[in-house]
Amino acid sequence: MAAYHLVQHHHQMHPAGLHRALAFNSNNTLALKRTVLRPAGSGSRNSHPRALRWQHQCQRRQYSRSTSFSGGRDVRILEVGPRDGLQNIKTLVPTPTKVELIERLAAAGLRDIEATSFVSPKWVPQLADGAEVMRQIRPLTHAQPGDGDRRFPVLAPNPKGLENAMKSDAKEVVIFASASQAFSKANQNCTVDEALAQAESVARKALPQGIAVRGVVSCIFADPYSGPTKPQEVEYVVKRLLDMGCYEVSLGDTLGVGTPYDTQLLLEYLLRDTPARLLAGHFHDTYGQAVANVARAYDLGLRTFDSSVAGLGGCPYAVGAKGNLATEDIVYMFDRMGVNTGVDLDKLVETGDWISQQLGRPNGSRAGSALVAKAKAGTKAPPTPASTKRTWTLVQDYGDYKVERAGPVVQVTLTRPANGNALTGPMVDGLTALYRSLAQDRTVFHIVLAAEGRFFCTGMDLSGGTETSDTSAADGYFARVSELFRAIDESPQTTIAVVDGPCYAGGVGLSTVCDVRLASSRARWTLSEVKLGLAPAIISKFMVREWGVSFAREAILSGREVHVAELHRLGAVHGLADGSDDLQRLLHGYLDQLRKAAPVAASWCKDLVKVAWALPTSAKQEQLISDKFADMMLPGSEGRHGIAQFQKKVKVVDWVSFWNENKK
Ligand SMILES: CC(C)(COP(=O)([O-])OP(=O)([O-])OC[C@H]1O[C@@H](n2cnc3c(N)ncnc32)[C@H](O)[C@@H]1OP(=O)([O-])[O-])[C@@H](O)C(=O)NCCC(=O)NCCSC(=O)C[C@@](C)(O)CC(=O)[O-]
Repeated sequence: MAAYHLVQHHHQMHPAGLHRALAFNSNNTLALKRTVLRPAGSGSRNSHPRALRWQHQCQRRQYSRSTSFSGGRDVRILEVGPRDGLQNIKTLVPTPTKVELIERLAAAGLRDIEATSFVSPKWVPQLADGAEVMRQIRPLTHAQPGDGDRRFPVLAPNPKGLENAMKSDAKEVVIFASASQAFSKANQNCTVDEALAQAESVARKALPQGIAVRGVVSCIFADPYSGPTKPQEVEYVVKRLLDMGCYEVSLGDTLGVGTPYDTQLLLEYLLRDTPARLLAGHFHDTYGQAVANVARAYDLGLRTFDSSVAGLGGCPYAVGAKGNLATEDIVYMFDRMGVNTGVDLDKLVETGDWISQQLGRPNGSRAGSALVAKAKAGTKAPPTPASTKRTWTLVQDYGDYKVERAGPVVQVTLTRPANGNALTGPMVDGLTALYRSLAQDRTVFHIVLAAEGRFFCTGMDLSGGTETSDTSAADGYFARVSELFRAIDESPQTTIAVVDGPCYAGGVGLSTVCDVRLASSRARWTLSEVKLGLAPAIISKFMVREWGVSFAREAILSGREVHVAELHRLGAVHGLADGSDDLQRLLHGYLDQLRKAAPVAASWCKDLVKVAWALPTSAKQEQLISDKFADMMLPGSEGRHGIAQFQKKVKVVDWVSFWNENKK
């Protein structure tokens, strides 16, 4: 919290904690006030050297909020496509295309996007419209609290550039210098020290205005004129940039010649004195080494990487250079590693495909091209076979959720997408009654829980008007929400959560209390309670049961976004689909599998697993085991029927008919 002021909006949250803070109000939503974090020191005008040093530290702490993952696994990606990528493209790209590119990247979840450059149009005619781009993306740069914390750094290599950047209300500027003398002379027409002096003059003016400064050092491995760069030369520039107040320095392999071995040697050298959280990796992909370099740098502690959507860019100094490392390639890698980048790969891939088409150039991302090809093949693929495709019949639409049925399967869908499918009081009560009544219905074997819209469920509805601090109301809330989770947990049917978007707090609980979770790559789980001063009290037992103690504890304490790949690896997500259509196919295939399962036997299995988890080696467990064993072969039981069918060589028992006949 060091560099933030906690700003409370509306009323103060009641200090009595969960019971009082969370209570249904008269609107039947959960009353809770919104809090936002605001960076401290922004807008300070103090330029005294000591104050400046303090500002540097402050800025580092401020920016380390999402960047320094010391000990953390998450990665921050700085998208450089709109600036570094486009500047190497000869044909002029229209301003609206640039603006749309930035908007699409932001919508894909990228929080740091290098928007443009304030350099002489003579140097880089492609980015001569920098001021206009900044004007048009203003709704993004002036996002409201709660929209998330986005940054749009711009290149401002000299005081004139800074002046123009400030006129465009830039909040962050990028300065740079080369580690190699020869490259500095060829590229900037000055020595390294002269380039650093220029950079420092920008930092000195920017920092007192509350403008963040990021440094980039180019040619970390080699330059095209004098060969390999010495680690000492890189370290010299890194330290100078940090000393002048850069909150981090990005290490640029301008030619894209470095291998993971070079990356390791350089980082081991730099990390002796410089913490990893102050460094970022900016690898070009000329020799196809960039992803491997990122992986090695990640293993050595770096958590910020620059990359460019669709691999936009190139390098005028490296003949045949493919350009920048493609953002899709590292997001794909980190997704598969279970490392959170905050980026929606599907949306990013769409953006990469779109901009490649706009520019009339091949998609420079390997992962992006593969996923686009796969998606195209997917649309041509035959539809799900008729035998497995269920037609849902609407049973009842309750407004905020609806109930449908297909044979022995009931599907409950949350239909409150405009509010993130947050659970109101009537929803809690209605769903509880629904699960309790379905528990009595022998003809329902499986219950699917799904959701419409962007989110699976954002937990209890927090949009209430007035806070209810009445203890009896709080107790009422506790009882009602607990009862919902109990009803789902005690459901004799096999319960399946189909998660096609982010879940928060109680929404995490809702997906976790189900027996089975099928999820798409859009699924995420955030136990946001701790960030609101709360605890996931009611849902904690399901989290721990399904995720395991250590994993659940860390996720609860950090309130971080848990990625679908992490839960899949843990075995807490049982089926993983690429997108929504794939997820539907997965669900129907899974329901086909469940058709073979006898429903009463399945409910006994659930009881046996539960007691094995909660009360292993207890007398209760022994009793349950012997009771179930005895019941299994009673006359008229599923067991008797199943074995008789086996003896008749029936391969798949028709349990729907069995129970329909048994009903009579
Ligand atoms: C989900 C993000 C990050 C999306 O953040 P975003 O992508 O910026 O979208 P947004 O914030 O604009 O959300 C879209 C709409 O959904 C609404 N919305 C969204 N969530 C809720 C909610 N819970 N209650 C009521 N409304 C909600 C939100 O207010 C907005 O409505 P609009 O402003 O357009 O009218 C953001 O909206 C957010 O942070 N929501 C709050 C999530 C949260 O922290 N929930 C905690 C609930 S407490 C709880 O569940 C307690 C429990 C049960 O776990 C305790 C226990 O176990 O004992």
